[in-house]
Amino acid sequence: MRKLESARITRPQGAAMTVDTHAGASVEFDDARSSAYRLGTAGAADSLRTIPVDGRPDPVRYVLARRTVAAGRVPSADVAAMDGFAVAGPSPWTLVGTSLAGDDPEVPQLEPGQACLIATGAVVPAGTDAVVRHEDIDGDWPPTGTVVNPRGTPRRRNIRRAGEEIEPGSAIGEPGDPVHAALRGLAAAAGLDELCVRQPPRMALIATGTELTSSGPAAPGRVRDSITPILRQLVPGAGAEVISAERVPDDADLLAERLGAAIDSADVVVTSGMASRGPTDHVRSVLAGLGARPVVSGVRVRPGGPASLALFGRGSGSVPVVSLPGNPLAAVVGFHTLVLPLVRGLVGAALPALAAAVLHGAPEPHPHSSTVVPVEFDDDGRLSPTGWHRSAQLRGLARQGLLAVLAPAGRESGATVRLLRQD
Ligand SMILES: Nc1nc2c(c(=O)[nH]1)N[C@H]1C(S)=C(S)[C@@H](COP(=O)(O)OP(=O)(O)OC[C@H]3O[C@@H](n4cnc5c(N)ncnc54)[C@H](O)[C@@H]3O)O[C@H]1N2
Ligand code: MOO
Repeated sequence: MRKLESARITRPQGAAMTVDTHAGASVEFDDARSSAYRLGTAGAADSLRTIPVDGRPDPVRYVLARRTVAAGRVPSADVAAMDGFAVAGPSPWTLVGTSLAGDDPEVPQLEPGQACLIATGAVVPAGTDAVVRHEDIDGDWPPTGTVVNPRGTPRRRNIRRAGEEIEPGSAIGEPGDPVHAALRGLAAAAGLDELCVRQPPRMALIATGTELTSSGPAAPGRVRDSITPILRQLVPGAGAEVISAERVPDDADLLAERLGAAIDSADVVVTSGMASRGPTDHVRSVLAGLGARPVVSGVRVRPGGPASLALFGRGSGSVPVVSLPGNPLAAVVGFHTLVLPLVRGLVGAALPALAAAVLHGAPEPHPHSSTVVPVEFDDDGRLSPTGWHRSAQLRGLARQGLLAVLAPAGRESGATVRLLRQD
C-alpha cells in the first residue's frame, strides 16, 4: 500500500499548507492530478489584483477572487428584438413615429391602432403589445400612413424585457471562475469597469541540459530547447505568470544554486530534464539535498512517467517544485498532470474536468499505466491518433494541440478517451 505522509508547511502570506505526500511510489494519472491540485488549494494565497474590464489582452488567464455582481440592468429598458413596427391593438395601425437605438422614442405612448417604426435594440413606446417584423407587413418600404399585417398581431412579441437577463445585484460570476472572453463581455454588459481577480502565482522555469541551445538549428549533438517556448504559452493559460526562464547545464552544483535562487524569487518552480535516473539526472538528488519533500514521485503515465512534485520549504515559506521529463512530449504530459492542476489550485479555480471522446484506431492500453497520444479531429469530427506519439516528438501534438488519455487496460469501455487541450 502507498505510504501517505502528512506535512505541514506555512506560506509567506500566512496560509498553512497541509499536504498528503506520495513519497516514493509512482501514482496513477488521476491521483497525481488531484494531489497537485490539493497542494495548490492548500497553499492558495488570498492576494488580489484589480483588472479593467475593457483593457489590453490579459497576460494570463485570471480567475475571479470574489462573487461578482451586476451594477446595471440588461436590457436597460424594454427594447425591440427585431426591426419593424411597435404596435398597439389589432392590425391595421396608423404610423405615428419612429424609435431608433440610442434615442428616446418620438412617441412616448402608443394608443390602440397606432404603430411606431422601430429598430432592433430601440426602446419600445409604452403601450406596445408587440413588434411586427418589417418583412411581415403588406405594402411598400419605407411605409407611409397605414401599416397592415395580414396575420394580425404576431404570436411572438419580439420585445426584450428590461432586466430579463441581468438585474442589478445579481451574480454574474463566482470566486474561482476563469475570466474568459465571454465573462469579460458579460461584465461589461452588466455595467462593471473592473474585476477583482486573484494575484497570479509567479513561476520560474529552469530548462536543464548541457546540450540545449536557444536559437537556430541545433548542431550535431546539440538540441534546441523546445520545452521553454511551450511552457511560456501554456503557463499563462493555466493562470500563472512566467517571471524567469533560464537554461542550466547538467551540473548538480549549478542546478542547486539556480534552484535556490528560483525558489527565493518565485511561488512555483518548474524544471525540465534531468528528471529520470541516469548518470546526469540530478534533479531528484539536488532537491533532496536542498531538503525538499516529495509529494508525487513519478506518475503511471506514458510518456511523462518521470514527472514529480516536491515542496521546498525555507523559513516560514514553501515553494512547490515540479520536475518535468526532458523529452518534449513527456514534458507536456507532465505539465497537464502536475503543473496545471497545481496552478488551478493556487488561484482558487476548479480542477478542469477532462472532456470524454471516442478515439478511432486507439492503441492497445498499457496494463498498468495511462497512455497519452497526440490526436486530431478530421473534417467529419472523427478523432484519430496523429502518429508521432513518441515522447521526443512534437509533430503530432503540433497538429491540433490535442492529447488523448487512455486509461490502463480494462478501466474504460471501448475506445473512450479523455482529452487534454493546449489552450
Ligand atoms: N535507462 C533508462 N533511461 C531512460 C528512462 C528509464 O526509465 N530508464 N526513462 C526515459 C524516459 S521515459 C524519459 S521521458 C527520459 C527522461 O529523461 P530526463 O528527464 O532525465 O531528460 P534528459 O535525459 O535530460 O533528456 C531526455 C531527452 O530530452 C531532450 N531534452 C531535454 N530538455 C529538452 C528541452 N528543453 N527541449 C528539447 N529537448 C530536450 C534531451 O536532449 C534528451 O534527448 O529518459 C528516458 N531514459
Ligand atoms: O515517460 Mo518518458 O516521459 O516517456 O518518455
